[in-house]
Amino acid sequence: MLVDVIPIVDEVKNENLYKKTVIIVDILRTSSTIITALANGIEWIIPAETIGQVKTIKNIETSALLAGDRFSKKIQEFDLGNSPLEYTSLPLKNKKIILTTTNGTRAIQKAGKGEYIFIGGFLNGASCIQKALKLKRDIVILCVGNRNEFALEDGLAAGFLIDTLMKNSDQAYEINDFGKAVYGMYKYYEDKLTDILKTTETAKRLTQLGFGDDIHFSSQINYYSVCPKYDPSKNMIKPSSD
Ligand SMILES: O=C(O)[C@H](CS(=O)(=O)O)OP(=O)(O)O
Repeated sequence: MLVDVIPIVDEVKNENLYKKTVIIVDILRTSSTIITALANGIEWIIPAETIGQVKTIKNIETSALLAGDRFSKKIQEFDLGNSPLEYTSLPLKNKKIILTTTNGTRAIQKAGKGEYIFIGGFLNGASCIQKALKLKRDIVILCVGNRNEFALEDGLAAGFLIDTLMKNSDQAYEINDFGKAVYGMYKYYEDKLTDILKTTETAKRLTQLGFGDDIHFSSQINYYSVCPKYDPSKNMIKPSSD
């Protein structure tokens, strides 16, 4: 089993995804938000690249809530933003969401050529890797990054996922060079994860905007067991059942 970690979404090539299991990692904050929303009762999430696409989908899915951010700020006239903490305290059971974020939702749609596509992070690493290993396919861990730049928080989470895979795999595996690098980085910082995450470019920006609490929340290891799965044919994200 080959395990490839890709540094940023713009380096992903369709031919590298065919027949593979893809795990999309955008810790601050799209992955963390999607995991938390589904764990707290949201029925499904439709990702959209643009605000215009959100409004078009809303014309069809009239009961869905509009959610998302541009540069971390909630989009005006939307119901929800892109802070995972927003999804822990509202009556969301069986509600649906149309979501557009600055980086994460575009990455999800770009990963559409994968055979199986999961949304992973610190919050759900164990369940995500468990599902990926059961499929017995090559794995691509896609670090989304931030405005076309590598995001350290995504690399650390990719390293955490590799560590989890190493501890649970009964199959032989081969990690690519970048995967070995982020694994080593994770092992160095694993006991002081929130501290290092707070120093990242994304975290500094979020803190300045008043979203500092999202950083600690998103760094909680295996806080949820839900593993969101993206179905490109329906352009829909739901909890993985298999
Ligand atoms: O969730 C976020 O704050 C970021 C916005 S930015 O890229 O840091 O400006 O969006 P995401 O799509 O979750 O990376």
